[in-house]
Amino acid sequence: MADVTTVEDVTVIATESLSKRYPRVTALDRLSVDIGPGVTGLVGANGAGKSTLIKILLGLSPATEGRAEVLGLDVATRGAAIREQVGYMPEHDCLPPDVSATELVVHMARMSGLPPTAARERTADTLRHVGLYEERYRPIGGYSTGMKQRVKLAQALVHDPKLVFLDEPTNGLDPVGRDEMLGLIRRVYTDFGISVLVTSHLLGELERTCDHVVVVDGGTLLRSSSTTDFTRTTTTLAVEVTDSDTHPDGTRALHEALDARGVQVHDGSALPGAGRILLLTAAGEETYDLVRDAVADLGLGLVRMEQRRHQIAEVFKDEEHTAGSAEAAGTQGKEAVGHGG
Ligand SMILES: Nc1ncnc2c1ncn2[C@@H]1O[C@H](COP(=O)(O)OP(=O)(O)OP(=O)(O)O)[C@@H](O)[C@H]1O
Repeated sequence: MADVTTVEDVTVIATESLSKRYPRVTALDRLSVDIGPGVTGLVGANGAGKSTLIKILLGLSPATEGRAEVLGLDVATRGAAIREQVGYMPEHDCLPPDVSATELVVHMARMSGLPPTAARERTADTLRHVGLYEERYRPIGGYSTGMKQRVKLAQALVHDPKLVFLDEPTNGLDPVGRDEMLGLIRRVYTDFGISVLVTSHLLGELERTCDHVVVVDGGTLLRSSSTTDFTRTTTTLAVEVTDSDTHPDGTRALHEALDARGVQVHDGSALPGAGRILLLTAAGEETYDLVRDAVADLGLGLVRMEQRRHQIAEVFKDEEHTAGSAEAAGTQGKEAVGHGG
């Protein structure tokens, strides 16, 4: 088809001043973002507008204002063509309990237009890829949450899309299940070249999986950058030192020494061990060296220096939308995000 764009050299998703207003809520507010090929994380607290964006991008829900393109196709007019080339894994449990994974995924493949034999072959391949091969003939009702998430992933991939939207695929999984799912998601791109837009309310888990991260809050774009840039600019270090005879309050002495060396020190008072932990923005390897040197110069002992797992709240400390409260460091959710209105 002449008008189908390939994903290699184009923007895969583009939105321009995209808004979605419900009677009582503005779910998306003039969101403009460009997303290229690869694995992209869409991060935001519950209610940030992630699912709304996905539904608009699939051409299933009209935007109130603005425009969006997926694979070069306008969502307002080319919804069906978009859905032919895009897979979708919905957030909520939506699987029929009394059919097997094979039956369901073959059915979805047929719905996507694959002929019967191809549908069966693709189903077997896809279920094997998601690690469900042995159990594929058992009814889904008896599956664990992790297995159900894999079925949802398989049905999104079976028609060999160019792009998949995965809405909270790690929801309800334990840490091992989450890691396995994140590994599978990464391989969707590396093994098959299928670009991925994956949502989560946990920035930390997407950092490891994604090439690019887009952060939304209250329907607005807070940040869109490559994961490397993200990690480089927002890594937070937690540092704890001992006291000494010369410096009876070692933490304070280090704080002053780091201030003098231009290292940004945050208030860590809401954390366990309050008062003894300094939180720093690490600009790169040199921050580690600066801390080590400062501790040595002061003659203090370094108890720990560790990278803290990000939470969405921390992103905002470096943004104009400052959370304004150290409490935010220990919590997740919309309150912690504290967008300016
Ligand atoms: N059909 C609807 N009618 C009215 N309000 C809606 C509708 N769908 C979503 N909303 C509201 O729009 C806002 C964004 O919801 P959305 O589901 O897109 O967020 P989300 O980031 O996907 O969060 P979650 O992970 O909890 O689904 C929320 O305040 C939600 O209550």
